Amino acid sequence: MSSIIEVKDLNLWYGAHHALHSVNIDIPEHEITALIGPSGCGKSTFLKTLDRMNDLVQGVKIKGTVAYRGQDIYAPGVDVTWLRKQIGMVFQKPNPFPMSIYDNVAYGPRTHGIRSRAKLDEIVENSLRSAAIWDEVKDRLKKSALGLSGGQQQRLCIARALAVEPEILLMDESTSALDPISTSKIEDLAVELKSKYTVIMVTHNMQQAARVSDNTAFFLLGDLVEYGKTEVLFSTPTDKRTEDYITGRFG
Ligand SMILES: Nc1ncnc2c1ncn2[C@@H]1O[C@H](COP(=O)(O)OP(=O)(O)OP(=O)(O)O)[C@@H](O)[C@H]1O
Repeated sequence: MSSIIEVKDLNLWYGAHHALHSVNIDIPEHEITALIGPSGCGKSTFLKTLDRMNDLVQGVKIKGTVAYRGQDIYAPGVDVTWLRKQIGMVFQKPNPFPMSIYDNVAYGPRTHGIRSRAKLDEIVENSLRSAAIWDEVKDRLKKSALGLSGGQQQRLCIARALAVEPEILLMDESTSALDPISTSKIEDLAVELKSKYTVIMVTHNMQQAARVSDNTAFFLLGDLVEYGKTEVLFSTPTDKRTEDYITGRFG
C-alpha cells in the first residue's frame, strides 16, 4: 500500500513549548490511521500540521517536512486553500453553519466556483449519501441544519467536508460529543469511506481505534512512541509505554 502522507523529522513549538519531537510517520492511502495517547500528548497538534491549521496559531514554529503525494506542504508557494480542498477536517463538536442543510453542503463547492444548480444538486445528494444521512434529510434540505440532532449534524459536517472531493479526511475526536448509536454510525461510515478516501482520526477511545483503524500511532508527551498495524500494536506492543497505556496503567 503506498503512502499518501510522509512526515519526516517534524518538530513543532508553541512559543517555547516543544509540542512535537522529531515525528516520522508514513500514512498509507485508503486506510484508517488512528492517533491515540493521553491528553496533551500532541495528537491534535500533529493532525493539524497535516492541513496547516497550526499556521493560524501565533508564535508557532514548525521544522521538518510533511509531504502530501510527494510535495512538501510547507514549501514556499503552496496554496493553502488548495491544500485544504485535498485534506478536509471534521472537528470534535459538530459545527454546521447557521444555514440550510443544502447550503451547508453546497458552501465549499460554491466557494470553488461551482454555480450550476444541477451540478450543486448532484454534489449535495452524493455527499449526503456518502455521509449516510441522505435518507434522513432529503425531505428537509431547505430547513436549518441547526435543527438536526448532534449525530446528524456531525454526519452533515462529514458531507460538507466530502463535497469538495478531498483525498484525505482528518477527524479530530469526531465522535466524542456523540451518543453511542451516533458514534457507531460514524465508525461504520469511516470504514465505508476508506475505499474512496484516506482517514486519519484522533481518538481518546482505544476501543474505537481497535475497532475501526488499520494503523495506530501512539503519542506520549510530544513523541511518537510506536506506530504500526492496529492489531499488532494492541496485541504485542514493542514499547513498554505503549503496553502501559493500552492496558490502562496510565492515561
Ligand atoms: N494553541 C496552542 N498554544 C499553545 N500551546 C498549545 C496550543 N495547542 C496545544 N498546545 C499545547 O501543546 C500540547 C499538545 O496539545 P494537543 O492539543 O496537541 O494534545 P492532544 O493530545 O490533542 O490533547 P487532547 O487529547 O487533550 O485533545 C499541550 O501541552 C497543549 O497544552
